[in-house]
Amino acid sequence: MVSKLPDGSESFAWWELIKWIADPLAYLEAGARRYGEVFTIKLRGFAPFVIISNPQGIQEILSVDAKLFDSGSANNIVRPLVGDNSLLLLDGDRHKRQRKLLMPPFHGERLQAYGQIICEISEKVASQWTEGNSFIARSAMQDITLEVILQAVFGLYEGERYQQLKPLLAAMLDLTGSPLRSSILFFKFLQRDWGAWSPWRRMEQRKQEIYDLLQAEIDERRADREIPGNDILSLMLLARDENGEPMSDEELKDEMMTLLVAGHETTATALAWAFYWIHKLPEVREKLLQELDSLGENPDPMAIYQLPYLSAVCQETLRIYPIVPIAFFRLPRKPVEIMGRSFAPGTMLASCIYLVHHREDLYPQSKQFKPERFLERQYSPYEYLPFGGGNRRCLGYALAQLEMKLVLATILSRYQLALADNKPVKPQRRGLTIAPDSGVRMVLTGKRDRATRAIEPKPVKKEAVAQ
Ligand code: HEM
Repeated sequence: MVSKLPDGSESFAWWELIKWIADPLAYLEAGARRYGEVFTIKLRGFAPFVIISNPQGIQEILSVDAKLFDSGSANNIVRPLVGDNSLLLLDGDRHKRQRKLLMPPFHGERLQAYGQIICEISEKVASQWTEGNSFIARSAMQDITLEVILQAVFGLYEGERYQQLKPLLAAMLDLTGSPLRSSILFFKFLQRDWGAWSPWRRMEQRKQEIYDLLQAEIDERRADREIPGNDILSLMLLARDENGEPMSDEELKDEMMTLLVAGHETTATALAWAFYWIHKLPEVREKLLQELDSLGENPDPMAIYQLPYLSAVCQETLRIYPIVPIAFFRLPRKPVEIMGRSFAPGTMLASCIYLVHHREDLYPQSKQFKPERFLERQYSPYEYLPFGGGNRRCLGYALAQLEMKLVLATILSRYQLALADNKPVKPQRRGLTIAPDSGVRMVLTGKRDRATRAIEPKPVKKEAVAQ
């Protein structure tokens, strides 16, 4: 027999939705305190969903046959940003096919080729900072990660079209840049054109402008019969379905938009958090610099990638405030049993990344930033899951980790930075992600050169835990 939904919020009150929009992490923590590791959230205008923060339960959801669960159908909230044909909204065979097409450029040798480019872009952006002047780390990181994803998707990051795309994408995403502005994704009545200044009109306009630029790029590529490049757009243009049909322009644009949106904001936010923790905690910075200096001048990007302490700092950054606090909903197609409890088909099951990452049995003193925990212990993919898991695991997880490590290494080895003030930085909703509220204001205090680097680096414990 299918049991009723687990305990949790009692009504679909507006108030619950407002609390969820305003402070999702506090909302999740309050639910876990009151109801434990499985509870239901009911929000006005949305189907109820079940939050699960038990690793065994999460394993039962994420490791089963993909055919038993849907997910894309529950991602409607991102439809206005990425369009109907986005990978995020697909299910079943169509999702599987599209994922298979998009996966290779983000992994293996193809990924390694991005290493040098990431270092060069980081250096280019950092070289524009002037000593004594402050800058917002999140925006600077967004400059870097946007260039990287444009390179991956189009194989270009310079030129007029790129110069136009960059501010448009940033401006569109800024329309959900705070809890208040994120409301546009949650309230249907805001998703209407209420006039020239309404957020919806502006979102639609920006999106149209971006789509026009993407269409221009597609037209140019179709007209140009030269050998296609290694970038994702070239691959998508060549792809054929089982009937030999190519992807339509609408499909191409939605998929490009998906990668541009999902593929740069998240990583930029993760980097902003990393800069925050590294400069808030001098002992972390010290240890990291020692490790980076041990590689000598101009190290190979793959040697940087394998550094154990740098890896642990990145892992801890994504643990303490996971950028995406809950994985995509999984909806069983048939009744399923999770942790001995039956759930009806269509129940929205949410693996809660944030709550698992703060389980005291796994992460003692979980509110403290301690990279060492990842050197001392190996976590299972259901205990540590900043990129989700199973058949919808983040497509860009390898690229994101490579970027985080190379950007940090390039900038920290060459520049001395400090937090611009002592104001506490708090996690805040930014669309569907969690970002530092201030964006992390930093200041360039000087440059590092050979002489300022440690001569005899102390060894760091070696058992790296690569996620
Ligand atoms: C630190 C950076 C990032 C974080 C924390 C992150 C996190 C996530 C999470 C939690 C999911 C949902 C997985 C699930 O429900 O199991 C996801 C999905 C996805 N991510 Fe990322 N992501 C990051 C960077 C990227 C990058 C660089 C790309 C660029 C390719 C990307 C593209 C995607 C796509 C396309 C999906 C949907 C996959 C599908 O539906 O099959 N992400 N990401």
